[in-house]
Amino acid sequence: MHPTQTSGAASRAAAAKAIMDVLEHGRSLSQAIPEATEKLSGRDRALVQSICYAVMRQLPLFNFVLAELLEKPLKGQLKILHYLLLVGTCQILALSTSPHAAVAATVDAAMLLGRSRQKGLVNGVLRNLLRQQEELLAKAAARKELAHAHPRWLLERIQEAYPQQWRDVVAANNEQAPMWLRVNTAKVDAPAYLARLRHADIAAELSSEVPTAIRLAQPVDVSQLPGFEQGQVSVQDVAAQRAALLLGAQSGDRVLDCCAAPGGKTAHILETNQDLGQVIALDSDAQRLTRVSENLTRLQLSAKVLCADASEPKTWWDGTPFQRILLDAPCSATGVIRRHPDIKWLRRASDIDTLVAIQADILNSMWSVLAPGGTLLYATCSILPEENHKQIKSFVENHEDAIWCSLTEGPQRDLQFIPGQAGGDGFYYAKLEKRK
Ligand SMILES: C[S@@+](CC[C@H](N)C(=O)[O-])C[C@H]1O[C@@H](n2cnc3c(N)ncnc32)[C@H](O)[C@@H]1O
Repeated sequence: MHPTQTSGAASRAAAAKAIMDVLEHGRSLSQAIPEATEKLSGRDRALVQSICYAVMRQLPLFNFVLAELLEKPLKGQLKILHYLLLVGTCQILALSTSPHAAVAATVDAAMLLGRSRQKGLVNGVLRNLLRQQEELLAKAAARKELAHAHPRWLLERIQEAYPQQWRDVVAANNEQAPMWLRVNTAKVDAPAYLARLRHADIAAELSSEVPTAIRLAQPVDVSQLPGFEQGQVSVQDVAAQRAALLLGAQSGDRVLDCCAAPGGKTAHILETNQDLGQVIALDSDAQRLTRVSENLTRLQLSAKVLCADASEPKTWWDGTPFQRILLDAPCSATGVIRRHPDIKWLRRASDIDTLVAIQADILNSMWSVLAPGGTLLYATCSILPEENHKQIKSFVENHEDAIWCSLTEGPQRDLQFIPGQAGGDGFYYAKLEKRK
């Protein structure tokens, strides 16, 4: 095999393995891709990434096409070939890979996956796809559920929650999210940083709603961002950048970010006010917490980083109440599907009730460590009312000392953003104050 062909084949084989890892073993793409691409170059890794994400975005369509082309499903030892054919199909239908390269590299990948004897099968299926592409796509177009590309349970929940907007939500979920930056306004203001980006030939624009946010026209590697290593800027979606602003921590406040990892919002809280009292970044996941420390170091910020279970304050709380608490709760992440399309296939309908119970548990515990007169900001990157509005409504109904503060000018007190709104992720915010 020619060397470039070998690297092309290796990236297709790695993509097939990563996709299988997600769909068979329930692992996320962000876990599966680094493992599958360990031995690949940066360029090949980027190719694997784009193939895997595109497969997750349009999985039902690609599965439909393959079912039409295969005489019988590939099972058992041959299952990996199904994932490899998804890789080939995705390159032909969704990516701008040349048909010749897509077929040749995918066929060679079969050999790398120990399936040399099925090279003919892979070649035949992909060549038939090239020949019958228009016909197959026309057949698929008649089946609306393929275009939605969501599991039925999730589609139904989105339709129920957003009877007017569900099409927009689904369409936004199937798009690629833009890259947003958060300017560290303790070091540089956003218009000045925008000028630096333009000087570096990076096209970008300021958010019209969030003063720290800049949207890039195209994603770039962070190493290309001026001042990144010096902590002038971080990567963070615009909707997530509202958290620190809505929390509104004041000088001297003792602040707890109780689900902090990887630390984007802790860092933003520290950037907005350099005069806070103690700031604690707590998370139950020790591995994710290392990212908090790394981020704070790069940004030259400091907080007490604590590995503990937020729902068990007796194991870590020193008894001094907090004036501000950010609870960025573990959730279904249904607001960030455009960034993590594997979520659609990893989540189960039954996960939602479990998450709602976990959120309620943490919320109750956080209330017990909040100072009278203090503020708790509840946030999720979910778009499901059970985790958001209904969760807070039930909490307020059961806590007489909770005041549900308004974050809007309208009748609704909480903020629910849908994916794509103002260019941001789907996000939820509710602000609660504890009566004195
Ligand atoms: C949505 S993420 C937080 C993202 C983070 N706030 C940021 O902006 O970078 C939710 C976090 O909650 C943590 N978590 C889940 N259950 C927890 C618990 N019982 N106590 C503390 N942290 C928990 C998870 O490990 C995860 O890091």
